[in-house]
Amino acid sequence: MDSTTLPLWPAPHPGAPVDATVTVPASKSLTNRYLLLAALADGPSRVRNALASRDSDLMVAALRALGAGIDQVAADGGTDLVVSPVGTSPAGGGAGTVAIDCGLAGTVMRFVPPLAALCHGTFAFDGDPHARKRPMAPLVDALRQLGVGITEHGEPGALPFTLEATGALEGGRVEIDAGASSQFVSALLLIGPRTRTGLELVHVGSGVPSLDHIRMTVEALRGLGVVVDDSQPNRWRVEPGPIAAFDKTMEPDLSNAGPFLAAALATGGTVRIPHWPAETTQVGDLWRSILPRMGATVGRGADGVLTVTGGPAIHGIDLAESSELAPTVAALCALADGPSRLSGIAHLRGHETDRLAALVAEIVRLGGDAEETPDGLLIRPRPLHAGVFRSYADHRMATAGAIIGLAVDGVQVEDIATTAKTMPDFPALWAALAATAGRA
Ligand SMILES: O=C(O)C1=C[C@@H](OP(=O)(O)O)[C@@H](O)[C@H](O)C1
Ligand SMILES: C=C(OP(=O)(O)O)C(=O)O
Repeated sequence: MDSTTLPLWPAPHPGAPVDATVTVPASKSLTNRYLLLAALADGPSRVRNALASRDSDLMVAALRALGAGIDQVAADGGTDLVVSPVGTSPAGGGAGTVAIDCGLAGTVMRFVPPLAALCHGTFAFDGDPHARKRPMAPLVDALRQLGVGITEHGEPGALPFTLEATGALEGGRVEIDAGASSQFVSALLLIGPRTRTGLELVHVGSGVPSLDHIRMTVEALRGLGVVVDDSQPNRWRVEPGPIAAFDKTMEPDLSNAGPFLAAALATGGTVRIPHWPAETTQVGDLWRSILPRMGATVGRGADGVLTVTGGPAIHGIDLAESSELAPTVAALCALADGPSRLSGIAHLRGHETDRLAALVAEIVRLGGDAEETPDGLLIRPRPLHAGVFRSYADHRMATAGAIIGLAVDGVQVEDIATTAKTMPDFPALWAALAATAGRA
């Protein structure tokens, strides 16, 4: 893509500490998991405070194409989605090939094909240009082990592909290498209970990344009455049985809270996020331990408000396995007064873009000092200057550029609209945050 044709967004540079309360929209990971589980449940379900974003819209469209009924219901402060499971709605499946657009959503391209395999019909999966570069081979391989017919139309083990579904899966033992994404494991566990004999999933290879996201999947299943044994590392057993219909409220997206919390550090101000859950399976709860290590004060009140106050400086950090939080952490590291090492994130090369290469390129473009390691990043202090921060169609690159722009005058973020993947209101929320500067 010719980056010069994409609009540039002048990142707000308030020049004073922010003092803001920001209500962030619902979690992408929770919304898309519960939508998929609702499509497989034993009756109609209600997903309250559902995220409305490109990734969740793509999930809704995919589930409708498979035959789920999904109605939007206006609710206090948001939208609820009422879902009737696949097989109970007259729409979906049917004659001919049904096209499923995955966009650039990992949760759609990984979670939906196993669900399609439980339906009847021919389903053609494709997505954005970069989606064809994201790892899919372990999922294609797993579905073939389960007896599903898949025809690839591009590179082997990548989108686009067509899947022939006969209406049921036997289940059994499946071996995959999930080193490139935890989503391969989550995808198979989510449909495990609806196979005839259940699923025994074994990871062969080195470590599985983003283990918090697998815990989120396991806890979501258990919460709906599914028996999951995860007592051994790298092995999961899901018993066959019903998935109980539910009525659940989605938590705010704690990963997407990250850039707003980072603004407290980048400006030496204060940011409050209401409705921070007391307990959660979201990896974003790690902000409570990461940000104090970088110089902030962090506290969650009895009212559920998380308050972060930045100190006089941002400190560098040595951080392992920050998963999808890494681009936000890296932006703070580029503003820090000491060196940082982010490790255990080699798989970020297969995210919305190669995030390790992209972060290095953009930090260096602004005069910073960053380099890739085999499994992460080294970022050293060096003054940054004005310039363009490219976003590579990656929402978290765009928000990383916005964070740096708070502290560095003259940063222009390319294609800020790409934040719509998980947070369509980002530019407005960010402008409102910046407008609070100096009011304290
Ligand atoms: O299951 C999920 O909802 C996710 C799992 C993680 O994927 P990877 O394991 O590929 O990092 C995470 O980075 C992604 O943003 C969301
Ligand atoms: C990696 C991410 O997304 P996806 O669900 O598309 O994998 C992310 O949101 O950081």
